[in-house]
Amino acid sequence: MSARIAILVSGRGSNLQAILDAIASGALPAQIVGVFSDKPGAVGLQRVEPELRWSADPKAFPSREAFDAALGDAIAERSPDWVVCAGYLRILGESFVQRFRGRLLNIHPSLLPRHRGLHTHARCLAAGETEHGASVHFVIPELDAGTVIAQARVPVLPGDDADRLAARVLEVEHPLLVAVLRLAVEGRLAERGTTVFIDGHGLFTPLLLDSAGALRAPGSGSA
Ligand SMILES: Nc1nc2c(c(=O)[nH]1)N[C@@H](CN(C=O)c1ccc(C(=O)N[C@@H](CCC(=O)O)C(=O)O)cc1)CN2
Ligand SMILES: NCC(=O)N[C@@H]1O[C@H](COP(=O)([O-])[O-])[C@@H](O)[C@H]1O
Repeated sequence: MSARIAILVSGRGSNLQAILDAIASGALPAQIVGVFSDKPGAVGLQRVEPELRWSADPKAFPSREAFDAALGDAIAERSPDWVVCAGYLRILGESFVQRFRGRLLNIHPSLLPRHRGLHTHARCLAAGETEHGASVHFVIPELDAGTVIAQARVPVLPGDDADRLAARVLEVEHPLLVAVLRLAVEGRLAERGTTVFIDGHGLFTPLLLDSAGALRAPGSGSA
């Protein structure tokens, strides 16, 4: 029985497409059980069949908590093994996070803990940094503060603007997210408290994506 993954998107869904492509190629033994969005017009929703789409406008709800509860109910109905924020641009409330804690992941376009929040590429450039990248982490109520599982690094190049840097980061986001999800669906990834475990061993430094798309513990062999 392949692992069941629910995906949250707010926009174009290029990370979702990378997951769909990995599933189609056999590289990721999983199935997408639903794509959920806070934007009914999100292009990402169009990447799956209508029966797998769920969306609602948060403005139609009396509170953030009410929206999160409806979103959480819709996700829970699909009995996912993993819930992945892939370009999802809303802060999830504590009740939602606790409901899916330990199987709720996010891909973030920075080398956390640098640049939590939004507009990470512009902030990286403004800070004069020479390196940027992406992180996949477990989601906790505090924004982008969950334990980081893996990262992918890219250089900041002369003449970069935010769009050019974002495109370079996005190129590594896709294999990074797929590689982490492969660990997840193979039952090798877990979070207990604030510690990440790979194959039962505590992970105290994020894994790094290498040029071949493999995850390696810094300074050692592949994960
Ligand atoms: N409780 C958590 N919720 C979410 C997390 C998290 O780590 N903890 N990760 C995010 C994804 N994310 C960055 O990776 C992120 C999403 C949204 C925002 C944000 O400021 N959103 C604003 C609205 C912004 C807008 O609509 O343009 C908001 O929700 O008020 C920052 C970072 C997923 N959720
Ligand atoms: N804070 C969350 C965030 O900024 N997520 C970012 O949204 C972009 C679009 O993703 P997509 O092409 O998969 O929709 C991606 O770069 C993703 O890291």
